[in-house]
Amino acid sequence: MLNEITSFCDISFRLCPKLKTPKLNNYIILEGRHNSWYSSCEASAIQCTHSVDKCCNKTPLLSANHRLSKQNPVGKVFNSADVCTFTETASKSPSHATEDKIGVLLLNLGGPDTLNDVQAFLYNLFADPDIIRLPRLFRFLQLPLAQLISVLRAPKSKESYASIGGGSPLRKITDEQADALKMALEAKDVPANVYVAMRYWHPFTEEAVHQIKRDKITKLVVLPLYPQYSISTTGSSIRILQSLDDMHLSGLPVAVIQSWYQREGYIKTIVDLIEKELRRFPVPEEAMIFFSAHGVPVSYIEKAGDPYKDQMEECISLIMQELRSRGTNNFHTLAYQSRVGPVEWLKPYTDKVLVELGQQGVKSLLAVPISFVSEHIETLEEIDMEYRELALNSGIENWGRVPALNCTSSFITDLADAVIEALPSAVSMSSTTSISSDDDNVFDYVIKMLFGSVLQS
Ligand SMILES: C=CC1=C(C)c2cc3[nH]c(cc4nc(cc5[nH]c(cc1n2)c(C)c5CCC(=O)O)C(CCC(=O)O)=C4C)c(C)c3C=C
Ligand SMILES: [Fe+2]
Repeated sequence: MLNEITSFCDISFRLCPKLKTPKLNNYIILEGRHNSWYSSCEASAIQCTHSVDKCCNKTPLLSANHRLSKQNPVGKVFNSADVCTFTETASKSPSHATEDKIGVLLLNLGGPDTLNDVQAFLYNLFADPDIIRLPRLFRFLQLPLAQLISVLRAPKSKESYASIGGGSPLRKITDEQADALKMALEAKDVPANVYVAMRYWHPFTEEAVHQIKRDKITKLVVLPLYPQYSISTTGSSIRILQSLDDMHLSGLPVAVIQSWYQREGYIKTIVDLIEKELRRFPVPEEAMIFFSAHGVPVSYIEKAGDPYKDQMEECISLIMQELRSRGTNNFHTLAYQSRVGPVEWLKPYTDKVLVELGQQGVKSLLAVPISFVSEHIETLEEIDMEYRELALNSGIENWGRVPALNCTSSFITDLADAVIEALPSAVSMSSTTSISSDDDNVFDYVIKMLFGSVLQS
């Protein structure tokens, strides 16, 4: 099925950094290292004329959604399933042999297990240069800033975690997903060990890599539990993985599934869940389907070329197509939640849209969390408590929420298929490069970060 799979190697492709509104189908081929994808746009040495058919003088632009098989000068082939594979220029390993010891590494964000972990978890999160993207000159402020923001934000965060039972459910659910995926792979005759690497809390990436080495894994598929790619999620986790500079890991054939929001099994599972929840409404066809995605700052999209927004919109469109094909023709809308800090985030904002819909006379609303596959604080507290209350106070009378996918069997089976399809693409990892961010508006940015409302929202 449709995946965007890559392998660690010295050749990469990424969004044209100079396009004002980058589209998924506007890829240019750049020579550079894998882990700088989408993260360091100004590092591009290639001039772009912003034109779709002759984007760069050195390398051709891949257009038409790279649906058709095309070979570019650096030896990559894009096939009809959005899969990036390598030809002669990279040492591609054959499809998995029976003697291979296969590992699957699930990447996730992690969350505090108890209220005592909250501040340290927040520190790890804000210390990530893919979460607070400081201009290069001001990177020395990253850790003091993380300390300051985490201390000031901790009380509000603790309150939220307290309201959902005193900690994040992420570790437990991700472990259950790992077990279910292992069983699904076994059922498909592909025995594999499944590991979990969290970005900001235990088990950290280092712990997972240690286990992978201990178990003498010979082929690894990296599967981020984020359907849509963002610099702040999948990008950050992959950067850490590659920065480990581990001898064993660098020799290991690895395939990375960058994003998988367009997989049929995933889309159909969400549609099944939406249909089931719609049936609970007094008049199902009158309920507005309200997709609420986690937001990111607008600068990620407009300056750093993050494909997150495009992938999100394409994902919603695929879900709606599937619903329509089943005869469900409800109205729908997409909004972005969970903004943090003083900078502008993707719009429209979930809270504002809910109030507007209430004012416009919408009476029934089904919330669909779309950017994350497990229940977590933003579904259990933000949607189920804050947004529900806001919606009911704004005139919406019937409220419903689609559950997160968690261990839904058709979803896990689809993940197993994604892993199996990725196996033949595994190639050896190469070492690391640094990430960078935009250097303009330096003073503006730092002043906002220090004196803005980072701590309040
Ligand atoms: C696709 C999902 C997510 C994106 C994109 C994302 C970006 C992003 N998040 C923050 C700030 C915070 N995120 C926090 C927790 C958190 N975020 C996600 C998902 C995405 N984040 C998850 C799954 C979780 C963990 C939830 C849990 O159950 O523990 C938090 C901590 C919670 C809080 O205090 O609100 C913060 C802060 C930024 C700044 C950002 C993009 C730049
Ligand atoms: Fe987040």
